[in-house]
Amino acid sequence: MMSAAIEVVGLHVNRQGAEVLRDLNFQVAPGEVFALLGGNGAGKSTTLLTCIGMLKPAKGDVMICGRSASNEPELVRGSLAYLSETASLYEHLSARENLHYFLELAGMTPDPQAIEQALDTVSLQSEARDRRSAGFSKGMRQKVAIALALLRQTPVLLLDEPTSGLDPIAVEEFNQLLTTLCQRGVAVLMVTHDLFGACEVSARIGLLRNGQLVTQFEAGIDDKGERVHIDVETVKRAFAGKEAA
Ligand SMILES: Nc1ncnc2c1ncn2[C@@H]1O[C@H](COP(=O)(O)OP(=O)(O)OP(=O)(O)O)[C@@H](O)[C@H]1O
Repeated sequence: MMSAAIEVVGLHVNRQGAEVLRDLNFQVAPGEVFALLGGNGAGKSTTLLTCIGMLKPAKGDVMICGRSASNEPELVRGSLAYLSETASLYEHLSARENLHYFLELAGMTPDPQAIEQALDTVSLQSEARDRRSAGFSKGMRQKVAIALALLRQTPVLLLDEPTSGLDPIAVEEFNQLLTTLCQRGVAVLMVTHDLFGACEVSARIGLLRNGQLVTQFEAGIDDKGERVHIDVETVKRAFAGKEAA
């Protein structure tokens, strides 16, 4: 693997006195989608919150582009984009204005042409670009948030349940967008309950159970160099704890 953009190393995290993550280890390379699957309470969101420096490890660390999330959270946040389940936008601002504003907040000079290009890449419909974002659907909010990540050129993208509540067309568009991001070398760590979607888009899938990574799956490459998706049934069996069946 190329040198990792995200490295989770011997990570232990406690929440309210309970050990939630135990000795978690995995890496995500530039241009790769790594999906973290697991049941409710397995520790998926805790992993993401630790990656952005919101939770401090009891032991171990997360390195983002070589920097420690626990010791240098501000610097780390500068090199990643984090999309929580619902991307928050300033409701009274339009899509264009939100991008303009967030880029200024990030210390960048907004370039209107680059903003249009990013909105084209994420396929946000033209009529929505100047409309207040208050009425935006989840899919539209996500598009704006991903356009911002494109404009900030962050090497790492963290996604919490990105496809929950999206209609099938929006899911398809989102998956396409992930492919575009990967082609640009972005490392994507995605937490999801969507086992089928994860198999379709991920280079690797990690299965989390009680805060431990119990198994990993890797997409193959066929003799034409095309990706062979991770097998849904295999992941489903492992998810259900029937690996040996
Ligand atoms: N704010 C919190 N304070 C204390 N403990 C928490 C908090 N949020 C989650 N936990 C605990 O941490 C553990 C892992 O929760 P986490 O939200 O990371 O799981 P998850 O895999 O994302 O679950 P889900 O699929 O339900 O979103 C659970 O035992 C949960 O009770």
